[in-house]
Amino acid sequence: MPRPTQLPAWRALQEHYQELRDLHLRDLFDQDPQRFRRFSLMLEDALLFDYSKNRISARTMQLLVRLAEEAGLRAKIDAMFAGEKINRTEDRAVLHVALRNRSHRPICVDGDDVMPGVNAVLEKMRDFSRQVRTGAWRGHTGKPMRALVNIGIGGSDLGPLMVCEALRHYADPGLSVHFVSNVDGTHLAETLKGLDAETTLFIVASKTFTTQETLANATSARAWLIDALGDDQAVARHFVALSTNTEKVVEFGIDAANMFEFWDWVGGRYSLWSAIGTSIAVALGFERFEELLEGAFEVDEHFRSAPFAANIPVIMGLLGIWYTDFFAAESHAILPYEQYLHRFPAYFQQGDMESNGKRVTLDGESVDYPTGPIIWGEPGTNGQHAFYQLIHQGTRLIPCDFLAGALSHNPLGEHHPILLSNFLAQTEALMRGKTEAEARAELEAEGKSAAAVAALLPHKVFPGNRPTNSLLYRKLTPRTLGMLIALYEHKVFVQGAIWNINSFDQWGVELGKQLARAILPELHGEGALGSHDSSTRALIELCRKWRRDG
Ligand SMILES: O=P(O)(O)OC[C@H]1O[C@](O)(CO)[C@@H](O)[C@@H]1O
Repeated sequence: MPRPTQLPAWRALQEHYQELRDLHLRDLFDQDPQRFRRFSLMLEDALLFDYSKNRISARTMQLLVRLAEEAGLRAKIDAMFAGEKINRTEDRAVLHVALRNRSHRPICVDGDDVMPGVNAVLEKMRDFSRQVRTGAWRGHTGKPMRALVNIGIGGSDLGPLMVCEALRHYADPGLSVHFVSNVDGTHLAETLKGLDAETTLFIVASKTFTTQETLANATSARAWLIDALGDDQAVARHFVALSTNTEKVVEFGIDAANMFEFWDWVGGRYSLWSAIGTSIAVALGFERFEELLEGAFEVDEHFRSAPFAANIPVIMGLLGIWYTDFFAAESHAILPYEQYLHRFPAYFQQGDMESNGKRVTLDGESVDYPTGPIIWGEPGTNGQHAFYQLIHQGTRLIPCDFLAGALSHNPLGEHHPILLSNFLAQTEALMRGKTEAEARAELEAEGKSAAAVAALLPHKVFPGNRPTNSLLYRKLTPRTLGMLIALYEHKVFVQGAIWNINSFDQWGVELGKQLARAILPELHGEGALGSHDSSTRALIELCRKWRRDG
């Protein structure tokens, strides 16, 4: 596979960038009354993707699509959906799409159809979530469950947490839902305060069941339960596990019958559709979980069948490449104008940065082009009062995605129209900016002296030309959320495919884990330290001293 930078479309884009970089979006809109129609797509009458406020022309899109074709994107998409082992460094298929394959068409890995297994686990989740929600599932002392604590980290936490927050409107008020991820004991201790062991269910979510943070939290939670109920047999009715590793689950003391299985072809950050979604099914009801899967399935069908020029995740991915590799943008902001989506940016920090934070190609060669951007964001309008200043007038180009629902689950007074007007105003302001002439006219209308106008003018100009996508959906339902998540997942896939990197491994997280394992006994011990740099050594020594001092 040639490097993307060697592809003819890449070279053509470099030349095209020279022509396009000085054009202003304001002018592009003025010159083309059809610009919105040309650069927007509707998905199932549920979600509009408006990418017209990007620094693109029809030619840009032609070249970007050509880049996708030359990079073999079509074959790569087909390979993923066919269950080929595209995660080469781990020799695994990448089949989160099988988990939401509502058509149930066979998908094979090593010649075996995975769908019967997927559907069997879904049925088990349906049954379990119904039992917990109806009170048929009883705790050790015979009481129904009133609190659910999901213990996991990374993909075994962020996905279910983000979805439970996003769909909180649908949650059962009789069941409180908590997520513990951080190994900092504070997270568990504060969560358990006020919970009643007799009515608390722990869901231990870990693909590997070897993750240090999760096992530490699960072990302490088990001790808390046994201490409170005075019987270690209580674990059977208060702990379930979501994992690929039966042996470790059983070793921990959870009955295999209380384990919900998934498979090595489900990546951690793509796992909320699997048994890892059990907390979602319990919190919201299995029907909601199924609707989530259905929304994602609709996007999967769109992704694998729509031509690239009309394919939303393909266009999202290509636009990101346009800014990362040609405009040298370093980050990408996700800005939901929807309080329920407050963990969506954090979720895709893992989804995108763990996937595409890579510096070698699939063939192990160093890349000589930028890959995955820094993903960040906060809900609007909070972000407006925090970091938008830099987006509007700072020195960096930050492409942004704005997400908003036309309808709210909580239509209080004027709140939602105010929220929407801010979303619409921000994307317009970022696109148009404010020219020197406009700023001057405003200052003069305020009666400022000529000297004051001259002094203030540079501060009052907004360059504009700041690119945004708008994802406007009708209302945040489970189906819409499933669509949104799948769009971003496939966007990440598109970018990884074109950059020719492996979006599905995460070796970069290992070194820190290894070193932490070596340092742990040193923190406890009194003896000599192993070989460390002078900074690490001094920090360990100070920790030891202050911990001794108490
Ligand atoms: O589900 P597990 O195996 O506990 O892993 C948790 C997380 O740890 C990671 O491997 C990173 O350390 C993530 O990819 C994963 O989501």
